[in-house]
Amino acid sequence: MTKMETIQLNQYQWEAVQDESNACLVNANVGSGKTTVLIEKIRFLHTEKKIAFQDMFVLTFTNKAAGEIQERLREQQLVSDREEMLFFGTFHAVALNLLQKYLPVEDLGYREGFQVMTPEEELEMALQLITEHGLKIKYKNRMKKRLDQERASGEMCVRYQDDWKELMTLLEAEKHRQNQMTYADLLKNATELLERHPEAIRAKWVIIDEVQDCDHSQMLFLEQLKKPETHLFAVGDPNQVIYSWRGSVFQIFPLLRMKYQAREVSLPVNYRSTGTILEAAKRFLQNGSHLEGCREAGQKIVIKNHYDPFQEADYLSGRIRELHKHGIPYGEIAVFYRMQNQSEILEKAFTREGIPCEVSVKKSMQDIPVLAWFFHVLKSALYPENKTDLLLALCDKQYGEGWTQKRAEKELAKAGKTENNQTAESGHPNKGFSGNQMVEKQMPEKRNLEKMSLLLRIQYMPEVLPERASVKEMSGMLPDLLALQMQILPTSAAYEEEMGQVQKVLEILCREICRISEKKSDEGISRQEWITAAKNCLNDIALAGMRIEDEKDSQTDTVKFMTLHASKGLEFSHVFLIGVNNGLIPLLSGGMESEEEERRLFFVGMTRAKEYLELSWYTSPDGPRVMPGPGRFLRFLPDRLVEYPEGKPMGTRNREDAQSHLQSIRKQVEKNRIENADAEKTGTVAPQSDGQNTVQAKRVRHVRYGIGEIVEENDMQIIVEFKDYGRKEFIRQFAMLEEI
Ligand SMILES: Nc1ncnc2c1ncn2[C@@H]1O[C@H](COP(=O)(O)OP(=O)(O)OP(=O)(O)O)[C@@H](O)[C@H]1O
Repeated sequence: MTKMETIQLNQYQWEAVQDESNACLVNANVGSGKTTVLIEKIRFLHTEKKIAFQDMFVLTFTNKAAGEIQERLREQQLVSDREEMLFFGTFHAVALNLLQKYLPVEDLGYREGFQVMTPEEELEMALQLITEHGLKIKYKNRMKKRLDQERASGEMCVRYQDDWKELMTLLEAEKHRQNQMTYADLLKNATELLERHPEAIRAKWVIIDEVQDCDHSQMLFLEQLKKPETHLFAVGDPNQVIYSWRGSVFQIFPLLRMKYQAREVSLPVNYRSTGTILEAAKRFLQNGSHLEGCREAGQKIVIKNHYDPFQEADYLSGRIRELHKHGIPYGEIAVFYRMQNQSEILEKAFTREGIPCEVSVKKSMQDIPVLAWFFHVLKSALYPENKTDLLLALCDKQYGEGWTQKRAEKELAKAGKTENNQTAESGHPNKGFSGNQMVEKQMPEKRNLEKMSLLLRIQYMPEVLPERASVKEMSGMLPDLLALQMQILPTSAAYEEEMGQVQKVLEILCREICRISEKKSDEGISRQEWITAAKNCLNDIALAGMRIEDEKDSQTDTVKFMTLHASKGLEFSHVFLIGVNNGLIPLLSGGMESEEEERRLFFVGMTRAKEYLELSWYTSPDGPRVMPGPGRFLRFLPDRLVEYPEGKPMGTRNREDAQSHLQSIRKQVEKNRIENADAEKTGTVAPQSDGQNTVQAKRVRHVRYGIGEIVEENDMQIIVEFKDYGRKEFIRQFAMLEEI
C-alpha cells in the first residue's frame, strides 16, 4: 500500500468502484491498485450513494491496513470522528467492538467489561490449570501448536493419550470465570451472538480487503454479517495466498462466487514494476489471471552469488551506500529474506558501517521483558478476577517476587483471608491501607507502599488512585503507586532504560485514554472513567500490541530488512531478495501444496520492487538444511531478463562451490544415464548420426500456456518449457497436457 496522490482510475478500477451488485469479487492482480480501489469505493459509497460510514463494515487482516484506510479517509476530510468508523478494522477488532457495544455477552456466560487475552496468556492459563489439577499432558512444549491447530480446525486435538480433553473443559470454564476471551473466542462469540440476535446489527455494505486470506472462522463471521440485502465487496489476489498454514480457506474465490452468486471483476494492470520485473514475476503466477504491465522494460534483474551471509552483508552495505550516493533514499531500499534470524548479520554489518536501517519486526509492549511484566501488573490490577496475569506478574523471576505457582497460590489465599478480616474490622470495602487513608482516598505514603508486598500493591492500585485528577497525573502516578522502584531495582544497570520504557508506555497510555475518554491530557478525569478507559486500552493492546517506537522513528529514512511474509502490501524502488537457495527459498517443503505457497511467497517478494530487483544465493549458506548453490526458482527466470555480474552460476569461483557443483553434475549425469537406459528399453530413443543416443524432446499443448517442450518428468511431476511463459511444473495426474 502506498500513499495516494490524486490518481486517475483506469476503466477496470472504475468498474469495480461503481459496481452495485449484491456481491462483487475483485480479482486484483499484484500492484493493480487494490488499496486505491478499496478506498475509492468507500469514498464513492459515502459521497455519491450517501451510505453512512456506520453502515459499512470494512474488514482487514492487519491493523496497518485498517489504519491506512482510516488515515486516508481522514486526509480527505471525509471523516472526523473515530466512532463513525467503529466497524473499520481487523476482523478481531470489529468483533471486539460488536461484543463490547452491540451484543449481549451475558448470553454466553461472560460479563460486561470482559478482557482480551493474548495467546501467551491463554497458554499460561492452561499451564496453571495443569499444575493445579495435576493433569497429564504429553509434550507440553507443543501445547501452543496444539491450541493453534484446534482453533484453526475447530476440532479437538486428541492426538495423544493424555488429559487434553479435560484440560480444554477446564480452560473454557476458567476463561469464563476470569471473564477473558482469546482472539479466536472474539470471532466465535461474535458470530454466535449475531446468529442468535440477527436484529442487533444491519450492515448495508461489507467490504473485505485481502479476502484470499480468510479462514473458516472469518467466513462464518461474514455469513452472519451478510444479510440478503447487504452488499458484499471483496478484494483479493489468489496469487498472494501466503498464509494457508494459518488456515486460510482454499479456493475462496470460487467459494464466494458460488455462495453469493457474486459478480467477478478483475484489475489486470500493474502500475508498480518495470516490464522486466513483471515478466519475470509472471513465471510464478499460478492462478490463470491476466496480468498486464504499463511501464517501460527497465533494468534487467541482477542475480548475484555470495560466499556466505557475512560476505553478503559486507557487499550489501557497500552497494546500498553506493545507491544512496546516487540519490536513492535509504527508505526506498529493502532487503527481504525467508527467515527472521537472517536479519542479525545484516543489522550488525549496517550498524557498523553507520547505514540507517530498521528490522521490521513488530516491536510491541509484549516483546520487551520489563513491559511484558508491567502489562501483566496493569491487567491484574485493573481486573481483580484475573488470576492468570497476577500469577505471571508475581512469579516473574526478574521483576516479580520470583515465586513458584504453588507459593503464589498460597500467598493469594492468605491475602484473601486478611482482606476479609480487614473488611470486617474496618467495615470499609476497600482493602489494605489503614482505614482513614482509604476513606479519604489520599495518596498513601511512599514508604508505606514500599513496605507492602507486590501482591498488595497490585491489589490496591485502583483504590489508591485519587478520586479525580488530570489524565496525565493519573497515568503518571502509577510507578509510585506500584512502587516500581522495588521491582526494577535502581541499582541494576538497566534501570534507567527500563524505567524510560515504562514512562514511554505510560505516555502512550495517557494519549490513548485521552482519545477514548475524549479528554485533553490536562483535563480532569474521575477515577472510574480513567479505569474504564484504561481497561479498553489494555484490550486493544492485547489484541493489536502497542507499538512503542515513536511514529517518527519508524518513518525516518532507513533501509528496511524484513521477511518475505512481512513484505506483503509494501513497495520499494530497490529490492534485494537474498538467500535464494533450496532449503531457504524455497524452504524444504512437505509437498506440492507448500511448494506452491513458497512460489507465491517468492512472487510476492519480487513484485514489491518498482525499479530494481536483485536476487542472490549462497555458496556456503548458514543453516542445517539449506543447500549450497542457486535455488531452483532461479532456473525459472529466462536469460533475457537477467544478468549475472559474475557470470552464470555454472562458472564457479571457489572450491566449495566447485565441489558442490561437481557433485550435482555427477548426479545429473547418472540420472541421465538411467533415463536413457529406460528410454532405450521402451524404444523412445532416436539414433543420432554421431552414434550417441538422445531422448527426443516431447512437445505438448496446454490450454493456457500453448505449446511447449517437456524438459523433465518423473512419476509425479512434469516440467514443461513454454515459449511465452517459461518453465511450468505440473503434477502428472492433473496436468492438462496434450501430446503433439
Ligand atoms: N490508476 C492508476 N494510475 C496510476 N497509478 C496507479 C493507479 N492505480 C494504482 N496506482 C499505483 O500503483 C501502485 C500499486 O497500488 P496499490 O498499492 O494500491 O496496489 P495493490 O493492489 O494494493 O498492490 P499489492 O497487492 O501488490 O500490495 C501504487 O503506487 C499506486 O499509487
